[in-house]
Amino acid sequence: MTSSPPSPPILGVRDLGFAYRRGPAVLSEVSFEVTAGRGLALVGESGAGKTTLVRLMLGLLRPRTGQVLLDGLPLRGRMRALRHAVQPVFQDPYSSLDPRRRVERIVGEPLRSLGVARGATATAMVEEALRTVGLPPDAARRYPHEFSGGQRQRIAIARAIAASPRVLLADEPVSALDTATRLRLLDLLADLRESRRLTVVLVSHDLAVVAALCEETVVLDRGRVVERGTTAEVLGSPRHPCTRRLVAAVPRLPGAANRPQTRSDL
Ligand SMILES: Nc1ncnc2c1ncn2[C@@H]1O[C@H](COP(=O)(O)OP(=O)(O)OP(=O)(O)O)[C@@H](O)[C@H]1O
Repeated sequence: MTSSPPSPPILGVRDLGFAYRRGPAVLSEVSFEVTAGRGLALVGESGAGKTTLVRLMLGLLRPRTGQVLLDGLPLRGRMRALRHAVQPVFQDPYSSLDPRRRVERIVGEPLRSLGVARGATATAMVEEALRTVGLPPDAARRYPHEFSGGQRQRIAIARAIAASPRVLLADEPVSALDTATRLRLLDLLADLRESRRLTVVLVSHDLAVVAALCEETVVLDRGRVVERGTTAEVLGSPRHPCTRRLVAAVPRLPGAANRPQTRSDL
């Protein structure tokens, strides 16, 4: 009997250290990798360094020490390869979309800037991306202000998937939305993971969201990795005090099960 080979790592960091100008260390000796097709969550209390880590992984900041790894190799000088492979989704669907541009232009931006497609091919790809996220084709001709917060986040996700990246790097992608919209968006992200075999790196303070989307979890505390493992292990039997605090902070309904385990618990 032959077993399939293990999936290779796509994106990661090795011994990463970072400080903002003249400031104290924000990240120290951070190492992890996410393998193809998996979901990895970065969790931690406010100020732990999660967003800074995302910005480093997108090449928007330069590490002080250590490296960002793409396909197991140092990122340096490979920004184009990174943009092909990794697309971001940010928290705020109001500020992350240019209000002066029509949706077709916003969603088509990665196609143009990466030289993936133009003209009629790009238009068809934009329509396909909009359909995939559940928006009608006529959304393409409209402007962001004509959409609700949830629909705007769908536009942001359409932009992120338009050029068929391998990784979605999502920083609190649903936390600005109300509960019902959040659930629908989570379903969409879970479907995309499956149908497009997308790898997801997710920052979220919401452990229910983490449990719904990610098999693996890395816990950051004051810029250091303090715990990592499968999400079931890390959230089910937290060992580090920081992880325990995060788990204890999950609001519980009277009589409800203790911890979020599946999407149906959300
Ligand atoms: N542009 C900046 N200049 C200086 N310091 C910054 C900057 N951005 C973040 N920091 C500091 O870096 C540390 C980590 O911030 P970061 O936003 O990465 O944390 P976080 O875990 O994402 O927090 P939150 O969950 O509240 O968004 C904090 O102490 C923060 O004050």
